[in-house]
Amino acid sequence: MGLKTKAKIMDEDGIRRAIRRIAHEIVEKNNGVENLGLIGIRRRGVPIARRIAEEIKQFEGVEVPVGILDITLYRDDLSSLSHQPVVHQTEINFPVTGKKLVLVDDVLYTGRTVRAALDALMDLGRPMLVQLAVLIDRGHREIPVRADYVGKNVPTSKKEVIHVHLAEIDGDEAVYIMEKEDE
Ligand SMILES: O=P(O)(O)OC[C@H]1O[C@H](OP(=O)(O)OP(=O)(O)O)[C@H](O)[C@@H]1O
Ligand SMILES: O=c1cc[nH]c(=O)[nH]1
Repeated sequence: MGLKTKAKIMDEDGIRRAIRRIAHEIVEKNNGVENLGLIGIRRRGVPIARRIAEEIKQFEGVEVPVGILDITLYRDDLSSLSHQPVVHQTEINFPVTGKKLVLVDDVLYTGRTVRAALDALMDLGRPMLVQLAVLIDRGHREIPVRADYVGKNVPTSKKEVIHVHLAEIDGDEAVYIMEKEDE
C-alpha cells in the first residue's frame, strides 16, 4: 500500500520553536533541572531528546543526561490494534532511581510504544517520576497515556500517517501528514 503526501504541517522553524518551548516547559514544570534525565525513544525521539538537552544547556548552563530506548513496532498495518512494541536495547548510562525522567518521542498515537518504554524503565530502577514529551500528538489512544509536553496536536484519521523528518536521520526537517492510497 502506497502513501502520498497530504500536507506539510511543520517546517524547520516550526520544529525548532516547538522543541525550544518544550525545553522551557520541562524546566518550568520541574522547578529547574535537578535530578532531570531525558530518554529518547529510537529512532526519532533520540535527536529530539538531544536537541532538548542542548536548549536546556543554553539557557540553564547545565547538561541534562540523555539515554536511549530502542523500541520497534511489529505490525502489518499502522491502524491495526495488534501492533506490538518490543524493547531491544537500552543505553541509559545514569541511574534512573530517584530521577525525574522525561520520555521523548516524535509521534504519540496508540500509546503502546510509551507503555513498552515505561515497562523497560521500571525494570531499570525506581524513578521519582516519569513524564512524556512528543513532537506530534495525533490522537487515537488505545490505552490511558497522555503527554505532558506536546509540540503540536494534530487531529488525524486512522487512514492517515504522520511522518517526521529530522536532519540527523532524514537529511531534512519537516512534518508531513501522509494519506494511504487505495490499491
Ligand atoms: O503510540 P504508538 O502507536 O505506539 O506509535 C508511536 C510510535 O510509532 C513511531 O515509531 P515507528 O515504529 O513508526 O518508527 P520511527 O520512530 O522510526 O518512525 C513513533 O516514532 C513512535 O515511537
Ligand atoms: O502516524 C504515525 C503513527 C505512529 N507513528 C508514526 O510515526 N506515525
